[in-house]
Amino acid sequence: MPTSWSDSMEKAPANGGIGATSRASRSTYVPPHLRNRPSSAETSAAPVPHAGPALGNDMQGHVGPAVGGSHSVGHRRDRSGGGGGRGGGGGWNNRSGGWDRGREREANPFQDDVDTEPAFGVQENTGINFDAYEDIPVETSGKNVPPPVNTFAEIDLGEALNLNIRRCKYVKPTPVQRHAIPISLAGRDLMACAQTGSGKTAAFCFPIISGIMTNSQSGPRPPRMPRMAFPVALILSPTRELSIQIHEEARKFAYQTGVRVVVAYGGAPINLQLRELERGVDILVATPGRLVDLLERARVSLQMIKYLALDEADRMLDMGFEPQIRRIVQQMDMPPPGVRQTLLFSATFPKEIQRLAADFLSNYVFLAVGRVGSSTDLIVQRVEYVLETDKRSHLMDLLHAQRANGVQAKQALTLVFVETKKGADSLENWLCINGFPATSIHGDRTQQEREYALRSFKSGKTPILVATDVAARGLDIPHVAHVVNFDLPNDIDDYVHRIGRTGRAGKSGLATAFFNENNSSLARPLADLMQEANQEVPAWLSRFAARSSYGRNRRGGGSGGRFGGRDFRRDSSNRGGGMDYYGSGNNVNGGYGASGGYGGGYGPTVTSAWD
Ligand SMILES: Nc1ncnc2c1ncn2[C@@H]1O[C@H](COP(=O)(O)OP(=O)(O)OP(=O)(O)O)[C@@H](O)[C@H]1O
Repeated sequence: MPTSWSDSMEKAPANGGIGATSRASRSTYVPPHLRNRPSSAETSAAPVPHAGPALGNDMQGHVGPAVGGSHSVGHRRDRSGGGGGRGGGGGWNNRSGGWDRGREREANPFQDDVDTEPAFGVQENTGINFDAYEDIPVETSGKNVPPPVNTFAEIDLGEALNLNIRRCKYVKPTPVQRHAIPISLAGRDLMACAQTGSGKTAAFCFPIISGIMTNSQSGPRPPRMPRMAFPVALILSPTRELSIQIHEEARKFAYQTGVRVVVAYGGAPINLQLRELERGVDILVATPGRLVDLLERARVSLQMIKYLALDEADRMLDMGFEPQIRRIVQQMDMPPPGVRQTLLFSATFPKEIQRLAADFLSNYVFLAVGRVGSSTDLIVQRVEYVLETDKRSHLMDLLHAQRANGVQAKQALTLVFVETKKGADSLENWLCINGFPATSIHGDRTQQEREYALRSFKSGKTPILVATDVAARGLDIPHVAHVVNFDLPNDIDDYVHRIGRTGRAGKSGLATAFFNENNSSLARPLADLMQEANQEVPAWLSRFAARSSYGRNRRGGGSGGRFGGRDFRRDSSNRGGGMDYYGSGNNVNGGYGASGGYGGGYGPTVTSAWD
């Protein structure tokens, strides 16, 4: 089954079959803002009944830029209480000509899971121990914060979306979803921090999809520009693989809702992406570089954007990406804060980045689930003192022990982080030579190679993946049981994201770090983080921590107190100067230590591996 753009390229007939498909349905795509213009022939059309996930579909298994994906018409009616569609009047019916035809070809994204991961079968979201997340502190601040919900049933997301939530086997919302979804549905801007693997993707996708469904019949129409795409929602993420993943998730959530999701990222042929865009787009998931390219070619306009989501928002606003993000958000045609709704999500949110982010937000709610930048208690963290020269043999010992313990490869993937691309290649090679099937992912590999490596790892074919930081954020790979920091990062937040590739969605995981003198600057924040997560801190690490300077990393501060999930608007320094940053705070579930916040500056970032 094809699972990527490269596969879809292979599958596409040389005579431009994909283009032919897209041309066939391009003319029939009706953007959300035209959907309230019933034509005489269409106003009486009945809603199309739900055809279930087994719709006739010749594209199953395709998870790259969706070709032939389109959507049903009838489900939005459920939200109108029996009337003629959300917003009334049978607006959706105007799509029946094109979308009905297209609907039959809508790839079934749920089927993909089974096809692409035969080794594991259906993704197991049932039986997840979300109780593990129940006790963590939640803090919200801002004016008039909408209250959280306890169940999906309490939120009016619409029947089509609810059906997809059930298909995903999500039984109840995770804590970040319980808080973030009502806040977003109320139209509020949001800066949300929640631990890795705690369901942030759905937390921003659900309200966006629901909002597009609800509001598709109101608002201005986009100008008539045939080759220009006018998405209403933009989701930006820092890496190609993460954008692909968000697109796959969003397609599941949007299945048969009528909301069309398209992805655009670097390293893949732009022509395919252009064709997808021409067929119409409601939600555009993109990496910044490729989006800038599309904007410069005048193939995408942001003037209809109602929803802007930045995943890994702190990464998107750090020095590597900030200029591009400012360009996209502030210097093109995107509506300003207050007109659009902006949602920022990450597991880490340094104060200086919060401050920058405030430029993109209007009257926003700050939400912290668990301490900002904390790791989850589900991950057992170990730190071992290993000299540079001993690292390979030490890794080998770990892998042999893993084998000896009878941990089967397919149930226990191991992700090994290294500092450099060369280092990744060379370690991959060495592991293979020594009988451990491994692959690697980093910025010097072609996009095809990157996607192939990820697939091979996910399927258990090569149960060891050697990676640079390109794989540190966001990737949700089931069965990653062990993350090894062969080379520790310089920044503690990078460590948090890396180890967060295991211990996801209520499951447990193991993270082992190789530490030596080269990592001295990380000793203190690492020891603090481990203590915070109730992990055993080795005495030697505490000694390193006591010795090390505190300047280079962001954790802590003069007080040496617990770093906390704090809205930077709460800092006294931000309250003066007539700036009414700070709204009424609500501690929903206990508060945070009073001191803390991040210390030193935001260090230089490596951009080469990122998009
Ligand atoms: N309500 C839910 N019930 C069950 N599983 C869920 C629920 N919400 C999300 N999940 C699953 O939890 C996993 C982690 O979700 P997601 O990738 O959105 O985490 P995240 O918070 O964005 O992590 P990261 O910080 O690493 O980006 C996914 O496999 C997702 O399908």
